[in-house]
Amino acid sequence: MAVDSYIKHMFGPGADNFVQSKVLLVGAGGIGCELLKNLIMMNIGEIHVLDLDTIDLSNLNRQFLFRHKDIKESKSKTAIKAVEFFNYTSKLVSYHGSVLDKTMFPLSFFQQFSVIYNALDNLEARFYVNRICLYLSIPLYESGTTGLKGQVQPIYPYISECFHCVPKETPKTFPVCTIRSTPSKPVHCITWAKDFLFSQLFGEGSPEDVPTPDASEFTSKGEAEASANEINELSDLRKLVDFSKAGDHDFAVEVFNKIFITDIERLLKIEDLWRSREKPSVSKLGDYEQYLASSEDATKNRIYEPDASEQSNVESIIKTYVVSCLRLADRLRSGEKLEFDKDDVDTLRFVMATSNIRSLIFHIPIKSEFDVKQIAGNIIPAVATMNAIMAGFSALSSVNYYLEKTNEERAAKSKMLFDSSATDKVVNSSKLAKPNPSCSACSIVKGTVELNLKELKLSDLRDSLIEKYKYDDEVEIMTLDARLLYDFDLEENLEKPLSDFLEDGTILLISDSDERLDMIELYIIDNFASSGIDLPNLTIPPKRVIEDDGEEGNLDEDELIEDGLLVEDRKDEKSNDGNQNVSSVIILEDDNIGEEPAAKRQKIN
Ligand SMILES: Nc1ncnc2c1ncn2[C@@H]1O[C@H](COP(=O)(O)OP(=O)(O)OP(=O)(O)O)[C@@H](O)[C@H]1O
Ligand SMILES: [Zn+2]
Repeated sequence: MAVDSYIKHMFGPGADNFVQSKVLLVGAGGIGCELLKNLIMMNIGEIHVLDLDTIDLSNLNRQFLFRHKDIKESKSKTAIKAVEFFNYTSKLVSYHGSVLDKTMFPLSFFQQFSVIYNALDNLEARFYVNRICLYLSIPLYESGTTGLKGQVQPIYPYISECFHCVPKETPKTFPVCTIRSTPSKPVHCITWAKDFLFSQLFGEGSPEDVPTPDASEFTSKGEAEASANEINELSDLRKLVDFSKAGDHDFAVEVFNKIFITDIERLLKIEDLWRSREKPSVSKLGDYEQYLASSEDATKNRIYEPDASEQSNVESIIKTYVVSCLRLADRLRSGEKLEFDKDDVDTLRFVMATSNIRSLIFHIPIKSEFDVKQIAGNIIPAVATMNAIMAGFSALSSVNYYLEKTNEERAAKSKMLFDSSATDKVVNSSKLAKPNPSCSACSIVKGTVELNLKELKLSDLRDSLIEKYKYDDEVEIMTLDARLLYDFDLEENLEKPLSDFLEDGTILLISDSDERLDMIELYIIDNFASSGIDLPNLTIPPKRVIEDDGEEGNLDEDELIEDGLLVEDRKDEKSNDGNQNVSSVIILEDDNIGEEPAAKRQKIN
């Protein structure tokens, strides 16, 4: 049976809503490939697929639309080609680019979609799409897996929790002193090699920009001083990289001597550090000077491929270090911008070799290239079945979108789905929670405004804001990333054109210096054809006082009711502006998925 007849058979007249919808799928990786197949089987009218990446060998085990011949091809384009033989009627469109790219995907691009499905692997892009969906009141179906954990969250903007409502766990961090002076585990050395050494020697930006850790982050004054010296000297080495010549093998030797000999000797002098710890020692590096010298030949053509049995051998580790160091210096000199990428063999091997040399010095077990890749890339192996299950739930939970009429009804029928840790239960579900009233994404009144940024001055915008929103006296204008453009103390920008500070897609936070009205958020659309300033109709609520009630976890029944009232209030306040009203949203959990959503709630008086 063709897909369309099958859907008609299952849903009767409701099937028309599937075929009349135009949806966006962000991410064509593990979950995205599965979800594309599901959406096609649901006979969705138009499916647009967006992904920034190309296919990698390591994707093939689970991203079932891709084959070996597709390596290096665009994921979104290949995914669409791969489903050509399905018996479907959906119109498919692909985009190769980052969803964060405002030139390629301005706000107006997202407006054409009735639903957005996220199948992403990082928080930045997830938060971004969540905010776009809030601006446009588009339901969002968020999905994510981490190993054997997974979650699907339908987000109906302003009706249910948004992706930002619940604080997300951030990756585990280690104390600076452990990383810089007293590592005791392989992960400490790998973090040092990746986040400190690699980024200072080869990373973007001037070495002087690298912040020096605060002295309070170290256990002794001597340690803080040693660390500051290390950083200054590394800056000098970075300059050497920039000015080194292609045949310059000495550079790698110089870096080695500084980081593994001089810096360690400096640490050894801080006796306090070694009272209860084994002192670092270069004795396990054997005849390292000889190894460095003999690596010169291998480095001429910049190729060294140790086989697996050699990987733990010190001579091989040092050769790997030298070759990767020189290859990275070559790339930097040719103008390439370098950042650590687990799939970039030069950056991976540099981190593997330097972390292992450091491990040998600190009496820590060394790790294979495979292990370093997992640890440095923060990889939790993806499980194909889990991706398939969550993609299935994402598609299934969105069926409510197509069958119900309003977002309120959709939200009431939708559930959040997540894996269960109970042995007798594989999947758990919970009703969608109300938005967190102190969420900095969905609790702030939002609007969009088209401005001719070249023509208008900051003073024009300030005056219009005061007039339109009836601020008593002054306003404060800040960008979402906390750049202050104007307040009563900062007048120097007033006569400058807006294009000096803003671009298409900049989000401004406007607050009231008198603290009478609450903050608002304005999305700037640069339009050279627009004249004047036509600010959106927004009703700004009185300034809120936020009190932390110190409670963790979901709201109890009473709080939900209280929240419900607050949400209703907010809805009314927003109702002046046509597209600022409540819409439906789907919330996804991200890489760090917990058993249940655990928001830290704050009450608003
Ligand atoms: N800003 C973005 N814009 C568009 N697509 C993105 C963006 N960020 C991530 N993605 C895509 O989201 C997808 C997530 O899929 P998945 O979690 O399977 O990751 P992967 O990169 O394919 O696999 P792995 O990380 O395990 O190597 C990837 O295809 C990735 O390219
Ligand atoms: Zn929110």
